[in-house]
Amino acid sequence: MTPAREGSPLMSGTCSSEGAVTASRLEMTDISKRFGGLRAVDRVTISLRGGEVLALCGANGAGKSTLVRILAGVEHADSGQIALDGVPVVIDRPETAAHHGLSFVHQELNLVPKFTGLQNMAMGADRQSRLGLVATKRLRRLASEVQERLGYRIPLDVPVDRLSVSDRWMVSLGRCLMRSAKFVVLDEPTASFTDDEAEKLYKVIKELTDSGVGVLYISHRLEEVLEISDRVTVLRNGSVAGSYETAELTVSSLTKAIVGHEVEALAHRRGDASTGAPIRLSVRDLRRPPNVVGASFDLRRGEIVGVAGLVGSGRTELARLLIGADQAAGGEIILDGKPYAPRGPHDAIRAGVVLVPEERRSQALLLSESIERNLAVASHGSARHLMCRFRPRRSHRAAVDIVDELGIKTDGVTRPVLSLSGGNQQKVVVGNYLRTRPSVLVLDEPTVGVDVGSREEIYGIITGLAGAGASILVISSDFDELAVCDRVLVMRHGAIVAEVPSHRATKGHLTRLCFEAEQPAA
Ligand SMILES: Nc1ncnc2c1ncn2[C@@H]1O[C@H](COP(=O)(O)OP(=O)(O)OP(=O)(O)O)[C@@H](O)[C@H]1O
Repeated sequence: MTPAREGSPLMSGTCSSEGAVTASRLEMTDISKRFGGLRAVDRVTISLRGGEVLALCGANGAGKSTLVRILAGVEHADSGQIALDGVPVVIDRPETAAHHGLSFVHQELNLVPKFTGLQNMAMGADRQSRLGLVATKRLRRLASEVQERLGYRIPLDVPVDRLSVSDRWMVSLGRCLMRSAKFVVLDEPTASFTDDEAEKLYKVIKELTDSGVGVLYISHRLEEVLEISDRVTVLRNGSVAGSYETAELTVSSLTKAIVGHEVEALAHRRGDASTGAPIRLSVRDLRRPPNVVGASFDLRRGEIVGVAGLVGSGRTELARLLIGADQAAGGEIILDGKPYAPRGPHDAIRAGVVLVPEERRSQALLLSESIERNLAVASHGSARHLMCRFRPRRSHRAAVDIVDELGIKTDGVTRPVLSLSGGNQQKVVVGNYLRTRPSVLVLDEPTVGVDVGSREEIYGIITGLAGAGASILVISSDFDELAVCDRVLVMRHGAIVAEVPSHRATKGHLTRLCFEAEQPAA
């Protein structure tokens, strides 16, 4: 760790002379919050000490983010108390939380898209630092200190709308470290991270706890919860279902605590389900340099094919070419024996090819519109959409069905999507596209932010669609979930470099192949 300079916020306030933040205690006692008739948080008590990681786990809609927003002063609790070192404090707005040394990286990063990394980070600095040119040098120096402390090179001079998901996340974390923090709250940081990026974050968390900072960590990735936390509190339906020392937990016992019952581990598909079935989609030497430089593969009827690759391998760009969101510079796609060159996503949907995009909040949700209306978006341009427009009752019933099927937690389909928890918003999008019954379905990171129980439901639906004849491409950074596939293509530097049958598609093997290709694609 680079020692912070005398007089910088990294050294000020709560820091001792060694640069360590003095240990402290945060308690939230008997916190409750209702939204209309919905009890989002119900008499929840948690405590966090300086220097430890407390993980907060629970199904989508369990109340985790609401609890965190109360701590951040973004929401106000109906009852309960927050105390620091045993002294009650009133946190009625974000500035008060910051004043008490509480820092947050929420699910919605709230960055200003056209501002650079540095400009966004400056918004976290002390008020006096935000002003004028004189402060700019100091801000840059502070930002460099934060970067060194994080051991992560944040692109300071690039507008954040041009950064990757993980870089944007690091800008947000950097922003919250621009002033000293006693407690840092991270709400699903690694949801869209690769293993490699997540490892970097774990090092940052270790650095924070070593310096005495207490970390409240929300995640649906149970293995990482077991790896990095000291204790775990599980919420279920707004209440505390249990608090545990991490050492006493396993993935299956934690899953059971979250869901309330046992969940079987995902079994690898036999891989021969669609052998001999006709080829539905044939992709030949598809190119759009520099991200896609030669992708060739076939997708059969009823087949589920995975795409594994590191960030920057061209996975998402390949998906965009398949639906015409970007135009290929070369190569060809044959769909059901005919050339297929969609001019855009609507063309693709009309041809029965659908992409569930990775960035669902920005690309696939109308946040202020109702759940019901959002559940008709994917079918834009299709006969079903027109039917829904003229038959609102039918569309209402379809929406209620999807909400039931995927266990989307809401008190009505006429509620705005914005009122749903992050994971339930994901389910709306995924469920919506799944229900369009496409002939080719491309899913980019289908279960990011989705809880362990609902994930199984989504896998079940994917498998069911394949059983009914759909051809499915699953792009995922979670290599364990590629067990749901018949075979897995490995993408590296814009090309498909290997193909692995289901029974060999283990996490270790795929990770090795992502770094170094072993066998050429068939
Ligand atoms: N502003 C709001 N208006 C109405 N309901 C809300 C609002 N914010 C949250 N809720 C509801 O409160 C419940 C808890 O939501 P919360 O976001 O805290 O869940 P979560 O545990 O963080 O879920 P996820 O893992 O999906 O992020 C959900 O049912 C959600 O729909």
